[in-house]
Amino acid sequence: MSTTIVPTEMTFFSRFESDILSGKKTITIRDEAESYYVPGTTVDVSTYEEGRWFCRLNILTVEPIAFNDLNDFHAQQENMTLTDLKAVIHDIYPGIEKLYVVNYALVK
Ligand SMILES: CC(=O)Nc1ccn([C@H]2C[C@H](O)[C@@H](CO)O2)c(=O)n1
Repeated sequence: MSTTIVPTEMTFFSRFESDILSGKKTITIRDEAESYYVPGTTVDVSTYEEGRWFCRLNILTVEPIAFNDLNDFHAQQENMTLTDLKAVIHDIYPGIEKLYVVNYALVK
């Protein structure tokens, strides 16, 4: 018998908090270690730096994406330019090609 662990928490760098709360940022791109969010579930969201809770998100979809396939639509959903998005991801996940787009909706 296998047990499936459903993640119930997610962290974001605090600089993204206002974009998430205003609905300007509707996806996050994570590596394999954070690819196990389950569509239809809800996660509590806190800042990575302080661990301060700031919202709940409903996970809509989790889809694999290669770094080289990131496009302007992903950037638009992150509320940044594609150049900035690639730089951010390269900083957080240096050298990682296999990534996951987590699409979410703010729980009101
Ligand atoms: C803080 C932490 O544990 N991990 C991350 C990873 C990514 N993000 C943000 C940065 C970009 O907006 C997207 C794409 O990775 O998600 C983040 O805030 N925290």
